[in-house]
Parts: sequence; C-alpha cells; structure tokens
Amino acid sequence: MTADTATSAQSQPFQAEVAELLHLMVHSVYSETDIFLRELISNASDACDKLRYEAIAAPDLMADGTPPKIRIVPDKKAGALSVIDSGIGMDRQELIDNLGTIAHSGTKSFLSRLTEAKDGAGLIGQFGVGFYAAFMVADRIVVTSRRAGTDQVWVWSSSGGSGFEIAPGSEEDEKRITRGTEIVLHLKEDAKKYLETYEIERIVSAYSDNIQFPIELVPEEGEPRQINSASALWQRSKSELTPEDYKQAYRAIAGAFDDPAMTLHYRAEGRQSYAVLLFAPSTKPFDLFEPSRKGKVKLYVRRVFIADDADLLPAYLRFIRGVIDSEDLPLNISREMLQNNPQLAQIRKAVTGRVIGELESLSEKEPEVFTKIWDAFGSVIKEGLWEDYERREKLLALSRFTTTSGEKRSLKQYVEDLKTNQTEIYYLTGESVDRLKSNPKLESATARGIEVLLLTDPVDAFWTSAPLDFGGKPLKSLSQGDVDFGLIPLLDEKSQEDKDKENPGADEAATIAVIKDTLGERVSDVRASQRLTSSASCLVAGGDGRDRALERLLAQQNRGVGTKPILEINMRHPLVAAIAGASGDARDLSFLLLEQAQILDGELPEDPAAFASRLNQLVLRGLKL
Ligand SMILES: Nc1ncnc2c1ncn2[C@@H]1O[C@H](COP(=O)(O)OP(=O)(O)OP(=O)(O)O)[C@@H](O)[C@H]1O
Repeated sequence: MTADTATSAQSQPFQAEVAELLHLMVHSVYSETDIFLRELISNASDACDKLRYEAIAAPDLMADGTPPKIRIVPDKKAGALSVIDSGIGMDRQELIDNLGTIAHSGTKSFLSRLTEAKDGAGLIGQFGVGFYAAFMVADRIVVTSRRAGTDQVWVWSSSGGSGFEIAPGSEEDEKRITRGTEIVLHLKEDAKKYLETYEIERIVSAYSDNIQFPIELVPEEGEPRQINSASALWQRSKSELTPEDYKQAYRAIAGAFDDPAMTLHYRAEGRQSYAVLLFAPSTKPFDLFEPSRKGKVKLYVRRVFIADDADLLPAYLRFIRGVIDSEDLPLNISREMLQNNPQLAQIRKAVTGRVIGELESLSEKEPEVFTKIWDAFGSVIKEGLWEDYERREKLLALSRFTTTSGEKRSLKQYVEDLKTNQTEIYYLTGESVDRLKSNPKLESATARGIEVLLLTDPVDAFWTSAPLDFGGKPLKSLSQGDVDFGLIPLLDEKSQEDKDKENPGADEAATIAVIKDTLGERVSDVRASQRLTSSASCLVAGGDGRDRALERLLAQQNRGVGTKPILEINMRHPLVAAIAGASGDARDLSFLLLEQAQILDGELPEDPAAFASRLNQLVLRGLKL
C-alpha cells in the first residue's frame, strides 16, 4: 500500500462480470427482492463463523468479549437500512477482491445463463447472487469494515454502475466499528418498505430463522430485540421439527431457493458422536459439472463451523447439501489434518452408507420423489459406478435407465423381464436416445424382443468400460465383441424362415475375403453379423477393445489410442450378397459398407468427398446413365 492509498479515496472499476451482473439486476423488473436481506444475513453469519474459527488459534481476536452477532437497523429519516455484524471483517484488499469481483464459479455460470435467458429476472430468484443482490433495492451502498485484530477501518462505497470507491474510515468510523462489517443500504424509493420492522421480521423468520448467531432488530423506537431462534437446528430432536423447519433450514444452509427432495437427519452415537443434517436438492445447480467436483457439506465441531470443503462425501454425492457436526474432533483441526484424519474417514464412510441407504429406501417408498433426484443428479451418481468399487452393486441397483422398453427402468425390472435363455444385460452407448433407437446394432435384439439400455450420458462410456454384472448377469455392449443371440427365440420365427428361403444369403467366405482385401488396414476384421437383420453393416469394437462410444469420446480429447473397429456385415442383405459377384463394383461397395456404418455411428467417413463421389458413381451406374 502506498502512503497515498492509506490516506485518500480511490476509485476502482468492477470486474466486467460484476458490472454486467449489476446492469442486469438494475434493469430487470424482478418482484421478489426480499432475497437481498437473506444474502446479507448469510454473509454476516459466514463472517461470524470465520471469526469463531480463527479465534480458536488466535483467541485475542475475540478478546473484547463482544460475541459474534448480527444487527439490523432501519433508519426512516435517512431512508437507509443497515446490516451490521461483529464477524471477521475485511481489510482494504479483501474489500476490493470480494466486493469487486465474482470468484464464485456457480455465480459465474449463473451469469452466463442469466444473459442468455430471455426471462433473466425469473432466474435471479432461483439462485443467490450474494452481496450484489442488494443493488436490487439500494441505489447506493456503503460498506464499512474492520478486519478482526487490525487497527484500520475501510470504507467501500458504490452506486452500482461501473465501479466503486475505497477510502480509509474516519475517526468516527473507527469508534463505531471495533470489529466486523457494517453495510448501509440507501434504499430506492420503491424499496422503502424494508424500513418497516414487520417487513424485516417477516423476511428473517421466512429465510434466516436458522442462522446460528443472534439476529437483533434495532428499531427506531423501543429496545433492540432478537428476531431469530439462533439454535443449531441439526442439534434439535427430529420430533420437535416440522417439514417447514427443515425446508427453511435447507434454504438457509445451502443458500438454495428450491425445496429439498430428501432430508436425512440423525445423530450417531458410539465410537464417535456426531449430528448429521443432509438434504438432496430438487433442482440442479449450475456448477454441478465443475471440474473441481467439490462437495458442499459443512463440517462443524461442537457447533463451530470449521470448513465447507472437507470432502465429507465422495464426489459423486457432491449435490448433497447440509451439515455434519462432530463432538469428538479437535476444534483446532487444520486443513491438512482434515485430509488425513482417520476419524473423519470413518464419518465419511458411515455417512456415505446412510445417504445411499436413504436413496434406496426413497426409491422404494416414494418413487416419484426419487425420480426427481435421479433426473437432476443421476448422471453424477453414476460417476460412483466407476469410482466406488465397494458400493457399485448398490449404485447399479439405484440407477434408472431409458431402455428400448421404457423410461426410468431399474436393472431389477430389466432382470425380471429377461427373455428365454437370455443371460446377459445389453446396452448401447451413444449421444441421444433417438439416434440409438435407429442404430442397426439393435436390430437383432429388437427382433427377439430383448430389452436394451440406451445410455447417453458422457459418464456412461466410462463406467461401462469396467466389467460389471448385476445379480450375476454381466452387462454387455451391443457395439463390442461377439454377441450371440442364437439361443434366444425370435419373436416371429416364421417370417425369418421365409426371409431365409427368399434370400439364402451370400457366400460368406468369398464375400468376407473381398471386403477384407479392399479395406485392408482400415478395419481389424470383417465378420458375419449376429446383430443385424435389416441394415447392411455396422462397426463394433473387439471383445477386449474399448466400447466405440468411449473410443470416440477419448478421440475428441485427443486421448484415443485409435483401436481399429471390426466391420460386421449382414449376409442376408442384398448389397452384401451382391459383392462376391460384383467384380468391378466390389471395391466401391465394400467401402460403402464401411462408410455407412461410420455414419450410422455418428462419425464422418475419413474422406467424405471420396464417399460422395463413390456413392454418386454407383447410383449413376445403377440408373445406367
Ligand atoms: N459481512 C461480511 N463480512 C465479511 N466478509 C464478507 C461479508 N459480506 C461479504 N463478504 C465477503 O465477500 C465475498 C463475496 O460475497 P458474496 O455474497 O458476493 O458471495 P459468496 O457469499 O462468496 O457466495 P454466494 O453468495 O454466491 O454463496 C464473500 O465470500 C466474503 O468473503
């Protein structure tokens, strides 16, 4: 800091995203502005949590004896509402960094959605935009703050627009603020209702009753009074709590706006004691697929907040929100200790088991609610099939699939409906259900009424790459290795016999020899297909090769090893039958079999121009032009 910045006011621009967000907030006509207060109280509560945590190692920070608390002060004469906390506070740089940029990745992706969406305003209500929400109700905001343990007070102020000012606090500011942050909102004309005490009480009881720290309303007349219950809800007994209490707790803890689809509240006693209050949301957050895959369950030790990134659940359960409050862990546990702590590992294991058990029982007792969770988070839960070997069977049983027989099918249902002599569970991976439904690799299965799982999530290509079985029935890809449906009867045996008589098929050995000779290195083998009934050809991976969908996905990321596929041909197809006797055209026909199989798999032929010219020539010759 230069001598200049220490004594004078400075203007600074907002990060471009903040300016954009503020512009959107000011210009959208959004009716549910109440959320601004919830956001400010939630920040104030986080600041009190941080103070209590830092004070474990540095008790001096709280030596003045003021307990962490939050005060709300309306001032009708000035048209201003203040939210004041005695939490950790911010120094100059923290004010600049925290209130001038958006670090939160969820907010960033929310912002891009907000800009794209026609009804951006509707989205504001669904997702927190934190501190900046205050600009919906205020045309000027002044934040005065003192970092706990420091001498200086700093004042951040802004009227929205493109930037803010930062200046050292006055003597009067220094007297008033001994620790923490005061946020003064100069309310817009149409937001003056927030100066009424009943409005403030209404919002606090709706959104912030579960905040652990006391929230005090300081009215213009009369004594200050506490307006929240300030208890750690997870420590209370289940019988005292109503569904509404849980809903509010979920919203307060998770900073969410939806309703929880699942609530898990219990106390573990025994080798370790801890309270657990966890929720599964009913809607998907925007940052679910962030590469960091961080969980959001908060760790408390004896009611003191410790960390919200302690990986208390495996990454595939990162959508679960809530709190775990341990009685036994040391309060001064450091971040490094969190990672290797055996007690925490035990808690993690036990709680993971409980969450999965709860999902299981929900899937049986309240399938519609479970479906909601599966629709929002199924693609994340499936990461566990790949990562959590121990619980793979349980997770497979939980999984729901779109199949050729219907939607939301479980493997239990699949196995109950197996066809005569069917001993395997079949699946096909690809980009969309519609594309998969028209994939020729389904033909022979369809002719036998065999159900096939249609897997379209990117993660499906990964978990299916490890050998898996369900109830002793192996899962098998229809685009990989040999499939033998020989023992499974056709739905319509007779018509197949007729077809066989009409079309006895090509000379297998001669045809395969011609195609192999033509395609050479382009394929690893050419085989007569068991999969096809009406299409001429398809591409499959070898028995130990990677599934074609995974191969394609890796190739997109330049991680493919380029294993060559096997070309399967339908010996009864007239095009295939024509090859052995087609002398001059045999070469073009062979290429065409390969290229149409590539197109049906959603790939481009290696040389699209050559493909088009080959096709044109064959058509012209067919038309004898
Ligand atoms: N009252 C406060 N005391 C101390 N720090 C604060 C306070 N209010 C905000 N901050 C700091 O400013 C940062 C940004 O706040 P903001 O509300 O925009 O986002 P957030 O709380 O981090 O994320 P989100 O609201 O999206 O969950 C906070 O992370 C915190 O570091």
